[in-house]
Amino acid sequence: MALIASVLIVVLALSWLLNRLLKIGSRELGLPPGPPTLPIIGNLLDFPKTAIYLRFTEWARTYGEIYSLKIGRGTVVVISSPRMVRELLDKHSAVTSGRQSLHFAKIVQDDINVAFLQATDPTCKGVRRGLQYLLSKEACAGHLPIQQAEASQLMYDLMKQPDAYFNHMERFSFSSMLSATFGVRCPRTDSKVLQEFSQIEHDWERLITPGHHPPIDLIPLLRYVPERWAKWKGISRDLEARFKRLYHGLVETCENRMEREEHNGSFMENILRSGERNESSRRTALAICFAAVEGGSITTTAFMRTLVCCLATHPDAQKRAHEEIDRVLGSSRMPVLEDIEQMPYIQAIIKEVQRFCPPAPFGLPHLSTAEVTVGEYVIPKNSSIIMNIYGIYHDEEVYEKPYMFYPDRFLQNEFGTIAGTDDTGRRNDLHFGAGRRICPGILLGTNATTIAALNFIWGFNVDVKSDPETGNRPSIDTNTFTKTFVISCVEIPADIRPRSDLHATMIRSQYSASRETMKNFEHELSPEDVVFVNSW
Ligand code: HEM
Repeated sequence: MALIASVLIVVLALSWLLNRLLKIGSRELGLPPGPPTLPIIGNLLDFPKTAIYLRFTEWARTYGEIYSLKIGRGTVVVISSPRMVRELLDKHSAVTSGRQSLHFAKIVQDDINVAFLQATDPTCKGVRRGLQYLLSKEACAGHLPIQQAEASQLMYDLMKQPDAYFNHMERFSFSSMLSATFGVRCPRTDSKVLQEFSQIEHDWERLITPGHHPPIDLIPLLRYVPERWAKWKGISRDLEARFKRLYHGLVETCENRMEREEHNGSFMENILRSGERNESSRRTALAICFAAVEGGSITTTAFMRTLVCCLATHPDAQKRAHEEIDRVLGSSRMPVLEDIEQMPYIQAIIKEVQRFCPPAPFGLPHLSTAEVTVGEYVIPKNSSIIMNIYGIYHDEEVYEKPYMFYPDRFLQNEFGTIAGTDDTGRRNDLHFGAGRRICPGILLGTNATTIAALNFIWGFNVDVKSDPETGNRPSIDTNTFTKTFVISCVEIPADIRPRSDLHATMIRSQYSASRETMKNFEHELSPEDVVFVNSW
């Protein structure tokens, strides 16, 4: 009898356990609907390795403006309408502004990457405060001369090496941000500092892309796997060393410059001068400058790369933009930032580029730090909340032919939407995110993209280059994007030429005139960079 009872207890206990286990991965009551789940793993196998925003957008068509996904016990909520963004990320921002912490960010970046820190973390608070100062209206006005000077080099570079436009866009954005933060320019696409930055960014993205390495944040025990079976440990240590060499090297550069009394007003100098010079303030200063360089460079680069592709493939839009810019400027001067106010069509082009290919297509995931109720749904604490920016901007019920590059939509209506659309919560800057974690670089980023776009449109004709052997013009699918976190149109065979001899002459003389501004940020150039700036 006792034996039967024991067996019964074991069987009951096992079936209870099995039942609990099989429930892992399934959707809890109260969650928004979503694609069917498998026991234990939930929707894990439904996630593609690249272009995940396309899958998010497909699911939005089936499950609507809010849906949920399960990964083991974890919950991911995806929102795909401005109304939901306002409801969940803006109105409930007190409890939807967390971030998922990331093991590799702790190891490689010494936990200074604000994008993976909780809103309550002291480093995060210090960084966001510091960024407010670095990116305030007054501070951005102070960054304008170097942005304008870098844009004039961009024009000059494109004139001399049009085929390397992808690299020149990157140099422009990176050098503008590096000058504003660390007071160091990057004059060549081959400059060591840019090469190191790009390689680190590339390897970092590989390291944190799901599927490349075991999910250490989901299964913390993996941290104790011996090194011989854990290739990722060596990779992250190497990346950590390179990260430190680059960024600590830049801080030292500033300190040495200050000692030589060759200040150039960079943000790092200001912090080092005003604050206590201890390890903690040095760390926060580094975190602020790192956030600006990382957050500001890749996104602006992506915007410009997309602009080139869209203009090359839409000659009518380009022609209208040229007509508008000529009407406003005449032929005697190059554009400055303020000119954009008088150019509604170019404003529409800029908005359409951001809509057509938003650089951060699903932003940075937020984390709920308490249970939140939205309408009939209950979102548990510790859920990831993803703002499906790409999906919002490609909603077929809201935008006519959303996969088409069509700037006119923004002339017909402020938001580019179909007449009669409910535009509650809609903003033209949704591609900068929402809530308390909204991008702090909106103004600086907008200035950079506007200056570069205005100059490019003013100065150049861009077309798709014909095949030199067949003479045929290849057909380009503008909707083919890079397979990276921050996306842009892929590199195309672009034929970029100054619009006239007069434009070429003005580009040359503007570059020469800008050299004075650039020199302030060239105290520490490498011998190769010095040769370059003297001979370019
Ligand atoms: C076209 C330009 C840019 C785009 C499209 C863009 C987009 C975004 C997006 C979507 C987010 C996530 C927001 C959220 O979680 O809701 C973000 C965060 C961030 N961006 Fe930008 N950004 C741009 C330029 C810049 C610039 C110029 C800077 C700095 C100088 C910058 C610094 C940051 C930082 C530090 C964060 C993380 C904020 C946090 O986690 O608290 N970004 N950006």
